[in-house]
Amino acid sequence: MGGSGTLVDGVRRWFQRRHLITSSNNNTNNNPNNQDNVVKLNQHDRSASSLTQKQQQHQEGGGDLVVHDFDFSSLKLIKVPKRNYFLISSMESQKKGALETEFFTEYGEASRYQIQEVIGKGSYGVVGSAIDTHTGEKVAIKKINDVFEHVSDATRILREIKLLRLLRHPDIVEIKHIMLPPSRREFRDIYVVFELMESDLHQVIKANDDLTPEHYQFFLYQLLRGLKYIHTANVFHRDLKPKNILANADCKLKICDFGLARVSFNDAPSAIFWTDYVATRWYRAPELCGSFFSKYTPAIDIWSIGCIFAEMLTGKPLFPGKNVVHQLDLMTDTLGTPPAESISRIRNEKARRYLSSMRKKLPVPFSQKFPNVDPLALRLLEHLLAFDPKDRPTAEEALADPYFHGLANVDREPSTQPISKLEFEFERRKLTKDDVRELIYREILEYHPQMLQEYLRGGDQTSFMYPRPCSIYISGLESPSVPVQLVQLAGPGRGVDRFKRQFAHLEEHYGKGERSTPLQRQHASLPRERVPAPKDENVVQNNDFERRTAASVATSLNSPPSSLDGSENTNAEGQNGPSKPNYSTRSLLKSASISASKCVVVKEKKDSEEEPIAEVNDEIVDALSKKVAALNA
Ligand SMILES: Nc1ncnc2c1ncn2[C@@H]1O[C@H](COP(=O)(O)OP(=O)(O)OP(=O)(O)O)[C@@H](O)[C@H]1O
Repeated sequence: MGGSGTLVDGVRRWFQRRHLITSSNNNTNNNPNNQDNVVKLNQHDRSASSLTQKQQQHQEGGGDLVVHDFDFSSLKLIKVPKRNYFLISSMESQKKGALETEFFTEYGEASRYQIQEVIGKGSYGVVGSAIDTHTGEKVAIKKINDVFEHVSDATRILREIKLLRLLRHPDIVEIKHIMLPPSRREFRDIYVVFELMESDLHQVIKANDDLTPEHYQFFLYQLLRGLKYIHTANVFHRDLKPKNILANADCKLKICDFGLARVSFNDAPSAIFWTDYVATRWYRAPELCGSFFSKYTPAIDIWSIGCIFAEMLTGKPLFPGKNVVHQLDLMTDTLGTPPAESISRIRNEKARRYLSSMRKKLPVPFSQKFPNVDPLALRLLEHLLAFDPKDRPTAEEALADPYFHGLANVDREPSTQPISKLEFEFERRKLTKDDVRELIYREILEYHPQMLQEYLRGGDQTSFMYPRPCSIYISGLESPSVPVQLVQLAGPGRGVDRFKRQFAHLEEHYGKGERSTPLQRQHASLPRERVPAPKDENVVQNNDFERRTAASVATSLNSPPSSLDGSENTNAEGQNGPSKPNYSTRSLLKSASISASKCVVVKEKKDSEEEPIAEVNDEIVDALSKKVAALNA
């Protein structure tokens, strides 16, 4: 680990050598996140509380790994469009007057944050920006509503907060804090405080049509560096896509949304590991489009990175498939049909037959598909997008590619140790609501060291409150200031309600005049064999989804051979589809079913890429296959 001067200067020299400074006017970096490029990584003890302790130790001469991250201030700033949520301009807020409300609440720390505006909305709740009045830092607070409504959702949240505590790296979004809930046994909402990022890569790609080769390179570098760290922890992200990469104007990227991530333990049955896979289709590796293997490798994430990189280069998604069959068509249109040797390695017989029966297609030269792009970038892209997962490089290998010559430096590309099985022991058992609540509570205590000590000593902490009045500024509320005494006298319950109301208010006004669709969660449920779907869980929606899936498959199967999805007769490249789609399409769709028919719910549809996998249950496929047989008779 060299001194910061050496590395930073080295990078700066490298940037200068490559004539990276495109505009001196644009070099001012106002992003507070970029002020401290020193990243401390504690590779041994991942507890949030002890991380701080270790960092202090480091300052006192302790021996932690210190990574001097890039000074990328010389890279041209990118446009990060303001997200069109419920924005409160400072003028507006001045006009209305900020509302100061006293807090006496179990979410006592809420007083620490001045909420500013809604910056995002996911299936689990609203994300607001806020100022941490203790540090002056800007943060993002994600409010997750009704965490325990479905055990599967709660488990996803548990997984995400646990992984984000364990994976500490400059290219992975950081959880700074999780507010202590009012009651260990009864809490329903949680508030997770993240470092604030300005936008995401999806927005960045849409808003910037003047990205330079240096941007492409630096973006890909950060993604691979983050992925190297994730993979060495034995974690597969499984849902990498531009929307899950947060971005700042200064070109800093951070991987987020670990809700679908899994830790891979060698002894875990991979079938269970994959039963709930509902990741976004456009970035899904070919082997996941047809259940090619029974065991998958981190190469699935490498594929997604390849797709994201290609999207940066062209501004458009590379493989915007409408269903898994169309997805495979688009891949083979560009990459050519895989060689016999790769097909022969596929374990799933139906997938093998489908690919062998495909009309042979030649690969489109990348230099033609991506004109005017650095040939080294294209060479690496081709590797990332190798059809056969064994031909894709690991993240570490990709970082060593000549494309990153002069930029890559292993000292800045840390690995980590595999995550302990104990941390994810919960994945192996059937959890009740109370189990997950307790586990999430335990996880939250990682951010409350004193409470954690108490908890570990066995003290019964069923209910907490902060017996000190505290204040919070709420922009945009129209009611006059609430008298201080009133809230204090009203007691903790009222305080909680107040903080909830702030978010409710933001939610209510979110997207005024834009989107009024209510939130719908995308259930990434645990495998059915371990956690049965709750009796009443979204039965109607699931049935509806299955009906629609069946209808869409039926259309596909009844369509002329050139149309697999029933909506287009030609594919993206204007070529004809495979010549023998009927039995093989059915088989492939059947084999692509990853038995999530009970847990997949259609989410609010923004882009077609958001649709979950078109899982088809066996009865539907069998019924359809009879129909096809009758048609062909
Ligand atoms: N730390 C952050 N800084 C800035 N914006 C953020 C941050 N975290 C999340 N967001 C934004 O908030 C939105 C929702 O966040 P997120 O994807 O984490 O929610 P989710 O409920 O898990 O969503 P999904 O339904 O996609 O799984 C996203 O648009 C994201 O860009």
